Amino acid sequence: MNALNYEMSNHVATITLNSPPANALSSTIMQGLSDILDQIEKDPSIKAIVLKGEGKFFSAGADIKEFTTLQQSSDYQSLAKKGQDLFNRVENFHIPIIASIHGAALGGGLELAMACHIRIVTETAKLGLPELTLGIIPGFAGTQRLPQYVGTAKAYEMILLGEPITGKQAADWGLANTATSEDELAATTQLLAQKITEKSGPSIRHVMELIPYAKSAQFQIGVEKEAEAFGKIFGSKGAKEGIQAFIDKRKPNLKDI
Ligand SMILES: C/C=C/C(=O)SCCNC(=O)CCNC(=O)[C@H](O)C(C)(C)COP(=O)(O)OP(=O)(O)OC[C@H]1O[C@@H](n2cnc3c(N)ncnc32)[C@H](O)[C@@H]1OP(=O)(O)O
Repeated sequence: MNALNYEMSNHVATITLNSPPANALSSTIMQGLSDILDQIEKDPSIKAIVLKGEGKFFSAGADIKEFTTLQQSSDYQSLAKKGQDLFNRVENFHIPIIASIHGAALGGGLELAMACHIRIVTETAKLGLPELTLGIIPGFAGTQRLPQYVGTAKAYEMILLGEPITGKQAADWGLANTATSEDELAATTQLLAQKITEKSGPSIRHVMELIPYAKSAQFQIGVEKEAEAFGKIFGSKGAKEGIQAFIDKRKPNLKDI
């Protein structure tokens, strides 16, 4: 079984995260995504990309079980840096990428979706950055991208509480473009992608090159500091407790840490 599938039809490339149940963003999936972007770059006929998840969820985030195979602060910092670089590539890609989200987009899953250009969600999907519940912090640029969509007040609340919001709330708050019923997600996403393909390739490419300039100049400084902090936090008691609690399927005890 491939951890990612890729198909092409009517100028639309569809990439499917195919590692159920969680579609956790393991190093294999991250490398696979990068390889597919390499392939798409060579195909000038593609005008829109749809990114979706197989099974119950879009993606439940970085692979928490893989975290336990790393040892040092520098390993975690470089994991964050690699993820940030890949998601920067997604955000700066010359072809629009639409994330089609059902079930859950949590942690790195939401960070990936936020790097995409458009998000279509189901009304009941759970979107959130639960890293503080694991005793860690977001590390794939979530601290920098979330405030751009929802504003700082709601970003503080979502990150500090680690509680997900629904797809409906996400659309109301500007984190998602549209919320649909479960049944309508695929058709709504396809229609949007198809409408984009009716525009000319050069005009699409110019827009994709120009909109990223609207981002604040502080963004890159923020992501570098985030990777550094992500590396440091893994040495803490809280990270040990939070990650072990996830693996043991129990509530973490972070109160006195
Ligand atoms: C820099 C980036 C950092 C990060 O992204 S850190 C990760 C942030 N994400 C999370 O903390 C989400 C963790 N997962 C969950 O909260 C829940 O899961 C869900 C809400 C997604 C689903 O809950 P339910 O329907 O009750 O299923 P289930 O039994 O918890 O999960 C099914 C299997 O999927 C594995 N799994 C879920 N998320 C991850 C993950 N992020 N990394 C690795 N495995 C994951 C579980 O352990 C379990 O596995 P088994 O069937 O072997 O018990």
